[in-house]
Amino acid sequence: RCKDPIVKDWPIVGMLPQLLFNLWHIHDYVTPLLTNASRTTNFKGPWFSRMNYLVIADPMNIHYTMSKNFGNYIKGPEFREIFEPFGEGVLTMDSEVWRYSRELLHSVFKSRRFERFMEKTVRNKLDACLLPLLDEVERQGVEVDLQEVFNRFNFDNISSIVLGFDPKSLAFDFPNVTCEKAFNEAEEFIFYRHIVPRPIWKFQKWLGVGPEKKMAEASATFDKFLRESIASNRGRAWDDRNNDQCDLITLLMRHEEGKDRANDKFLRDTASSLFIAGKDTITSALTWLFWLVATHPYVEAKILQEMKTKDNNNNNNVYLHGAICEALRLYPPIPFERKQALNDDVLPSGHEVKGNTTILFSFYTMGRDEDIWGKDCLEFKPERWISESGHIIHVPSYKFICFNAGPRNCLGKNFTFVQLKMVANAIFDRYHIQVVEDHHVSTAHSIVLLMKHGLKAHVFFSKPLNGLNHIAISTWGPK
Ligand code: HEM
Repeated sequence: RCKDPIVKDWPIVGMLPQLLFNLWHIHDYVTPLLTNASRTTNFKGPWFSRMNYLVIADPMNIHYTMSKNFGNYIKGPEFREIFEPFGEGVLTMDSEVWRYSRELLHSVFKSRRFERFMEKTVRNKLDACLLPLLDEVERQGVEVDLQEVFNRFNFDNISSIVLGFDPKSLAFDFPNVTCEKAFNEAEEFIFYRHIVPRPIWKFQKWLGVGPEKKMAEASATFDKFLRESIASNRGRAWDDRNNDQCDLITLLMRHEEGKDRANDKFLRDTASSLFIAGKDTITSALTWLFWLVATHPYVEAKILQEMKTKDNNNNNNVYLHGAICEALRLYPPIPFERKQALNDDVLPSGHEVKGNTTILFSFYTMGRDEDIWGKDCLEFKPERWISESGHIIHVPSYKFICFNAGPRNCLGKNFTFVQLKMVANAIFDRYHIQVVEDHHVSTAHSIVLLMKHGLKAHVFFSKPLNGLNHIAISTWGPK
């Protein structure tokens, strides 16, 4: 049993009933409990499960485990087991295999050529699909689920960027695209594996029943899609006429030519990891950003004012940058992260860690901690990120944790900001978004922080910028 439980610790079943009972609002439920328990506490599941977690939301402990004593905190075999349907890529591996993948991807991500290719891909998708779709929504006066729009937009983008193939899932009639559906389903079941005791899902998997059966089918379909795409890339990669082909898999094939590692499994695992890392995360960020801006007219007015005064160079959008950071702080796309301790250790807070303990980091709680962000931490205030001289205020990653900290920080952070700004600039410039009245916003059960009922909205062509003066900045603005 737990020494100082933050919720009732029942005999046999531990704290699991409390967790399941509050699953519908788990992040908001955990946040005050965790901050009251000095931001580091134990969670115990049923006696037969291995659900004995140390839950952390303390910046010093985060800094220590993610950077200073990085070597003692690994992803570990249980994490890999949960994500096994998505292979063994950079997201789940440890030690040399992780280091090799990370360095390789890092070298590709920082190349100007690949950056340009990513930007061009997103730009093309925006112009050719996203904006025409929203135009049609406006013309027909229908309501649209913006989260589903962003979801498909990102699936097509990540597929084009990683595999050089656009599955064209984004269209006005939301077509049924098998690989897109299969990826979403497989990812949904990963959440199930996080909350159901391991012996139970392992048994279901062994029997091939329930969610595990569906997971196996969905991941086989997605794997087939990856195999076929990579096979067609192999043909293209060595054809001199395709020298300007710069999707990630083609670049890796060229880079790794003749090396044992560049086999199909390595390429598939890498591609799979990037779909997980880069698809729903950006969907989540865009959805919460658009909802926050739509429900804070003052912020919308300031974003438009900034767009009017600056040219549309993404680097100049300080206020928009602040709004994006603020959305990521309040709604971190990855609300929880998981690691495992190798050896016994003592955290800066004095908490003891036994070797093999699973650590859960609550990024959601960190974003809503008064000690880090002040008394107004629950308010959406882009101004918080802007200094008196008009520059973005830097907050260290162990406090603004949404992209992770230390040697395993997010490789897609820069690209994320570029993409979010491109989409935000394009949409805010052209439309006014109005969330459907009484639309119920709550979080879905998933490893990425998505909206359970999507983001239902109406889209209107913007009035001329001057027309927005009706939004009285002084009335709506932060105090
Ligand atoms: C809003 C968008 C994003 C957020 C909030 C985000 C956040 C994160 C977080 C928290 C991690 C650590 C995960 C873990 O260790 O379990 C991570 C890792 C990673 N991210 Fe992102 N990410 C975003 C977008 C992207 C994009 C667009 C890409 C690439 C296309 C990407 C590539 C990666 C990779 C490769 C890793 C693994 C790094 C490693 O383990 O060494 N991310 N990201």
